[in-house]
Amino acid sequence: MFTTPNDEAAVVAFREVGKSYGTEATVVHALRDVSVDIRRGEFTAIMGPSGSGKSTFMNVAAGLDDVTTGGVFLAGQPLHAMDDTARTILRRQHVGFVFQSFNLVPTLTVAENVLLPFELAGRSVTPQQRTWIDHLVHVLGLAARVDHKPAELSGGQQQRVAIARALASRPAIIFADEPTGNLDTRSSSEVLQLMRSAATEYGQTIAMVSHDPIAASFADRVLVLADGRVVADHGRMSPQQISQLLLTAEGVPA
Ligand SMILES: Nc1ncnc2c1ncn2[C@@H]1O[C@H](COP(=O)(O)OP(=O)(O)OP(=O)(O)O)[C@@H](O)[C@H]1O
Repeated sequence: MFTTPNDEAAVVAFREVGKSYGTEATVVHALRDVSVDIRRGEFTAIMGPSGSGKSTFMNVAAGLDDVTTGGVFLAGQPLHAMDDTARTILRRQHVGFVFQSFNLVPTLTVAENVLLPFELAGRSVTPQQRTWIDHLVHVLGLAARVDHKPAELSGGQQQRVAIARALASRPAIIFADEPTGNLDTRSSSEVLQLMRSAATEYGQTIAMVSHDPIAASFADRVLVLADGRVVADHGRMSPQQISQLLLTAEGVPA
């Protein structure tokens, strides 16, 4: 139905995607005719007013939710043509997540949390991966905390553990959902700088949903959704420019 996109260039490709909820009488069109690529190696911010479709976009891109119409490719694979099990396997292979609420397992140590994706995928850690993880733990300032439980860490430290966990398996893409939503200004800035460096230094593809123009100013690209459509697509911008862009998007009629 859709030509398979070049997955070297596009980690995620949306092709004429529609996503609706509810029945005919109560239908909500959360995404409407969205065709966009999340490009490899870029840090993309996904913005837009409340209810504009950002979470739906992320859930569909990560294969957590199915499309109603159109096609979504993740790492060149057609998510729209797969069942739940196949999508889960693909997600475990290619996707990392960072959430506002950190989503660490409270009973596990920092080290165990970072290794959790390998456990879940039933993969053992190779010596090269072990070196990479040790490097990440060091760079993220967590070396002295590896045996601690999440509750013993600050919010900023917990989010750094979540970033280490997301980066550990070098996924094709990391989805970050309001990753700084629960952090103070200083910790936010550290976390955003880490994500920025992951894209620049390791070529890590990142898609971040955020309301915050300062957070989005760390991204290479700013996509704005309004009423389920992509209404703006820009390169790197200042927080002021992003605020202005969002004011314009707020004005798009539903
Ligand atoms: N499971 C669902 N059932 C019914 N409607 C839904 C469901 N999930 C989302 N919606 C609707 O789809 C639209 C888009 O929702 P979505 O959560 O993607 O927006 P958002 O931009 O992430 O919003 P916010 O910034 O408030 O989190 C909204 O109108 C929402 O009410």
